[in-house]
Amino acid sequence: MAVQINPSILSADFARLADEARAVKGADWLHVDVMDNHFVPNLTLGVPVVESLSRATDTPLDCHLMIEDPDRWAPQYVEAGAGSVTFHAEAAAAPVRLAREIRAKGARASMALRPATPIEPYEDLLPELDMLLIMTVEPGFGGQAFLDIMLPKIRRTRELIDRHGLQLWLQVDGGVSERTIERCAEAGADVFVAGSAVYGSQDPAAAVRSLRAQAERATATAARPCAH
Ligand SMILES: O=C(CO)[C@H](O)[C@H](O)COP(=O)(O)O
Repeated sequence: MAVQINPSILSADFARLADEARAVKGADWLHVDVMDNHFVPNLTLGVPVVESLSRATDTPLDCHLMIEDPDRWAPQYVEAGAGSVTFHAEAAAAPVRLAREIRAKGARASMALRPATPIEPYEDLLPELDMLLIMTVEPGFGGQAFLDIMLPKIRRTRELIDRHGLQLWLQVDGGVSERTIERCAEAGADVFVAGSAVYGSQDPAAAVRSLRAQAERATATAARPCAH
């Protein structure tokens, strides 16, 4: 699978969201962090903002729901225009039913794991998903340091995906930057969320291009038996 770079609007200027969304020309998806101050200790935005953003940009929206009760809310984000909806494994009451509902409504279904949540209990669910998100920081805030201890989990997840012959994308989110993206790509990630590394840059579109080039180089040189 080709490398994808998804800028996270958590690090954007929320008073200029439409402009900030358009500033990342060349990005594959716009990563939209939805936080409810319950699942994580921070509060960002909800369905009406996603609806407006989907009209303001041609870049598809990758909505990451860091919220309680995603079983109730996730379908509304599809209706608001999200092309991909990620719910947390720790928050979903019925992840299989929810993934099927997201897909039935026409979006890609994705599940996220907090750093302390192992992948192994979810192995049998992987065919129900279009993407698996491995958090590489504790969710809630941008600008945190990348957790190197997540690299073995990324590798194990890539092995599971390849062993089962699945097409699902493997996303990493948190502390992804020019200093860390190569290690993530070598470990087997193919979708990279970057907030401060993109929006903290003078030229966000150039930052996207540079991150993509680094990830592509690392993916090409990684010695994985199963190319994806
Ligand atoms: O989900 C998130 C935090 O919970 C953000 O997407 C993530 O942290 C991006 O910001 P940065 O690249 O600055 O770490």
